[in-house]
Amino acid sequence: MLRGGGDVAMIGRCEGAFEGVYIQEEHERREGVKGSAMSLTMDMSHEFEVAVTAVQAAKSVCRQVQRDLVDGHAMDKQDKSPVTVADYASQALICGVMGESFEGIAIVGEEDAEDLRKEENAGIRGMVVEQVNGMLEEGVSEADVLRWIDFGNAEPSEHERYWTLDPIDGTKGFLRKQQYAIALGQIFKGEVVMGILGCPNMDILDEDAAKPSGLLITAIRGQGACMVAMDQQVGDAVPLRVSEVSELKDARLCESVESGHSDQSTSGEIAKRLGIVKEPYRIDSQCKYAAIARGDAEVYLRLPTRKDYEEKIWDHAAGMIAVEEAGGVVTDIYGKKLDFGKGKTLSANRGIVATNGRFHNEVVKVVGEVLGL
Ligand SMILES: Nc1ncnc2c1ncn2[C@@H]1O[C@H](COP(=O)(O)OS(=O)(=O)O)[C@@H](OP(=O)(O)O)[C@H]1O
Ligand SMILES: [Mg+2]
Ligand SMILES: [Mg+2]
Ligand SMILES: [Mg+2]
Repeated sequence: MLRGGGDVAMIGRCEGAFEGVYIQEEHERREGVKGSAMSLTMDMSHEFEVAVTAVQAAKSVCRQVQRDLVDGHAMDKQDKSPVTVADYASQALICGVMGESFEGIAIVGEEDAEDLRKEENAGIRGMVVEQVNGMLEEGVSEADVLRWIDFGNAEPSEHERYWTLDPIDGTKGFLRKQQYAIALGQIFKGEVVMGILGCPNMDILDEDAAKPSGLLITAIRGQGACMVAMDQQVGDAVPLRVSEVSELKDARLCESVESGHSDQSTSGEIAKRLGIVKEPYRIDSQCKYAAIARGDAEVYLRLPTRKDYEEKIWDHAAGMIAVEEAGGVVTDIYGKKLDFGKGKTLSANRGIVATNGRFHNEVVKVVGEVLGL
């Protein structure tokens, strides 16, 4: 259904990186379920491949919208956070491709089409429909596009297995023409089992290239993570590993660009106590997880700025599994594992601490001391 049959995509795999049977075997082992492992294996591999293709298609739309960005491309949601033509088009494409390809699939996405249906948003709505159609072999109607966006509004409690989607993570970074991510993670019985993280403005091979190659990370629980340049073809993916820095004096701290999303003055205090001397690496979105997973930084802190804020599952699923499968550790500020079994938010957790795994407990301890936990 995608223009060019979806061959804009490569499949982000490295040697032995994906044997779909794993997830089924785990399921059978834990549950004692007898089923057709073979047919499920085929299904999961295919779903994973289609998901990668869908993320690649979304990336093309996001790049185009970001390049030609003007004021009329963005609006504020009811919670006052921004959303753009590209957030909606990305969710429509990924949900449309996945939903039309697999019966019974469920997606829990960030966006919904309620605001977009309003008369005053006819301009943005028209642009979303145009962007989506630009990626498809056969044209679809406005009603189809709105239905696809809302297909991403599944309720986690109603599904044992579902995908969670952030069609653009770091919308504020996207609007600044900086970093953002397209994040798709699969949750099975409350555990993140697969992740696809597209970072269209990160570089992988040639740092001096005029245009960033984009970075595509894929991770499968128990089978590692790998990365490839988003514009590259199949077969060039390489395994992803966290950095081997083992002393905090050599470590680099990674955090949000937006001070409203993570307390930067407290993280400065924590870094000082930990003996981290390098300047913090401030980068938008789940690109922070990508930075830890590929060894650009060793510590990612997301420190609550509000008492009542609950982190959203789509802001962390794909990034977390990328870091874990690359050899790192991800917890909340108490050192507790992230609990993806609580619905749309990580209500059992607060904040995030991700590291390359060499000094995680020490970091959590100092975070606790400074925050008075
Ligand atoms: N108060 C507060 N605390 C923590 N997180 C918040 C908060 N408010 C918003 N958000 C979420 O932050 C997501 C953007 O991620 P980052 O903060 O890492 O990126 S950025 O530096 O702001 O660009 C952003 O995701 P997107 O909406 O997809 O951009 C929000 O879900
Ligand atoms: Mg987000
Ligand atoms: Mg988003
Ligand atoms: Mg948002």
